[in-house]
Amino acid sequence: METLKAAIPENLKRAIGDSDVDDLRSTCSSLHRFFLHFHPFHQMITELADPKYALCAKNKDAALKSRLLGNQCFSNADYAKALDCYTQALREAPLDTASDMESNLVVATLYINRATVLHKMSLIVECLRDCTRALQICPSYAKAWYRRGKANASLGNYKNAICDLNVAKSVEPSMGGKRQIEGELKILLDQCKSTTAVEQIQHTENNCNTVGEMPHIKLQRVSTPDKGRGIVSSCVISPGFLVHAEEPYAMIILKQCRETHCHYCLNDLPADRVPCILCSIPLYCSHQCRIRATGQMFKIYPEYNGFFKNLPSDLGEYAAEVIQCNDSELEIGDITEHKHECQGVHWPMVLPSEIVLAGRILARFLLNIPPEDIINFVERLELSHCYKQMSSERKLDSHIYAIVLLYCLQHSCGIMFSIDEVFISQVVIIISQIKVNCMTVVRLKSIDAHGLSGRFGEFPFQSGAHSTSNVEQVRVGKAIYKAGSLFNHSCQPNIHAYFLSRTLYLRTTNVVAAESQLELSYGPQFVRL
Ligand SMILES: C[S@@+](CC[C@H](N)C(=O)[O-])C[C@H]1O[C@@H](n2cnc3c(N)ncnc32)[C@H](O)[C@@H]1O
Repeated sequence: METLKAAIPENLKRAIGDSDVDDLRSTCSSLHRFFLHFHPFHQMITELADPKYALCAKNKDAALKSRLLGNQCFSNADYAKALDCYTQALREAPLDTASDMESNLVVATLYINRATVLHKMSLIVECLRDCTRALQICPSYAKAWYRRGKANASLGNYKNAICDLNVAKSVEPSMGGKRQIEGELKILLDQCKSTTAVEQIQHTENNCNTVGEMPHIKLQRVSTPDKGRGIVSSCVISPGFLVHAEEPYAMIILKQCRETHCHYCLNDLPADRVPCILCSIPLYCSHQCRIRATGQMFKIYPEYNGFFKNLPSDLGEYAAEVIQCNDSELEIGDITEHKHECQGVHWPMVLPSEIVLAGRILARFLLNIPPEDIINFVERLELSHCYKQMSSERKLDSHIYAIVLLYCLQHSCGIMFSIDEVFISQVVIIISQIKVNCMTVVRLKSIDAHGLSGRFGEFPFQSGAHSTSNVEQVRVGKAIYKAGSLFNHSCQPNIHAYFLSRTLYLRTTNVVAAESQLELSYGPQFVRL
């Protein structure tokens, strides 16, 4: 990026640095023309966005190497390291959703390798989930049914464990293997008899869409002479009242949280984190979050039916239920935030977070409105911006990034659009809108009296359990909330912002008189206990 900047003629840099919104078409056009004739620009776009140079693509050899390392760590009983290696291998291993079971066996095996480590680490629920993931890829995988049976037995789900082992016995090819499973089955049947109530542990994936009580009051948008638009309440509101809840228009995880938090819901990643199907960058806490971020669904292969038919009818029904993905029932909406960044191209890793966030806003437009409406997208966003007040340096950066981002998106998002001065100037405005309206998503981490860090994302107003805890705020993401960005700042705020997963909540901290503005502090939010 510095090479591009250094090569821009001084008079053009000055024109951009001195520009106002009305000059944008002219300055964007001049810079675009300059880049079109500047070879290093094209070279940079190729390196950032051409799948041929993708550094974050799937790589079977790398996956096999990571698996080998995982196997060595497992043999040395270094389970924590083995867990990391298998997760890395899962990130790297290609999974062909349009292919047959055999070609995806590597991924299924990796899930079972990891499930075995998770069992050793007593993370049984996580182990069970990995077994199910392996079976969704490869339903006739005897070892996966066997491992699932062992996990269910450890959880006391004897009925399910017996069914798992019976399926394992049916699909196990070797006589020795069948005999071993029969031995295990005998022990389990005895245990089952001595258990009066068999608890069915449901398959639980994290639900990232927790929406609390919804506001019942009427908020109104107003225009003020000193602060621009703002929000007032039409009635008196008491303290602690939830006045607003909103999902982000676009959101991105912060770079420092990429390995620790789910790239979609921002909750802590569990030990059985799931990777993106098409690239090696994001990690998700569940299949559901992956689907919401990428739109990538699992396909039930036609040959599954043959597999079920060969099982006794009750076992066939059980197996079908286990591997059934309810993915198609998920509401994906139009927010597949990662889809256009996928396939291993590395511009989403390299460009600054707010530029990748601008790309997510743009992709949402590009994928959902007819191309002729694209020139109006800044008006549709209805966000204020600060282009005029930006420093000359930032104006220049936003011009360069707007052009680079559009060329990267043209390679990645699969939609044809022409890049001209109108489009570029709108992206410059979006970058400046992000600067004014972007919220840092924080999670609350409670540290109890013994100094143990514990639960994230719980709002102390709702739970007396934290009254003796210290609360630390951890920054995890950046997001644009369209309605949320209409609330102005005050040094004496009457509302407080907090986040549960991706959702923004605004709650009153004082009594708010009718017709008064609802305002929050834009600085760090400190929660009063
Ligand atoms: C997130 S927006 C808030 C909504 C904004 N007023 C609008 O019209 O869209 C932030 C911008 O609002 C204005 N603003 C917010 N609080 C303010 C305050 N206390 N004093 C002056 N301007 C304020 C500033 O222009 C700031 O850049």
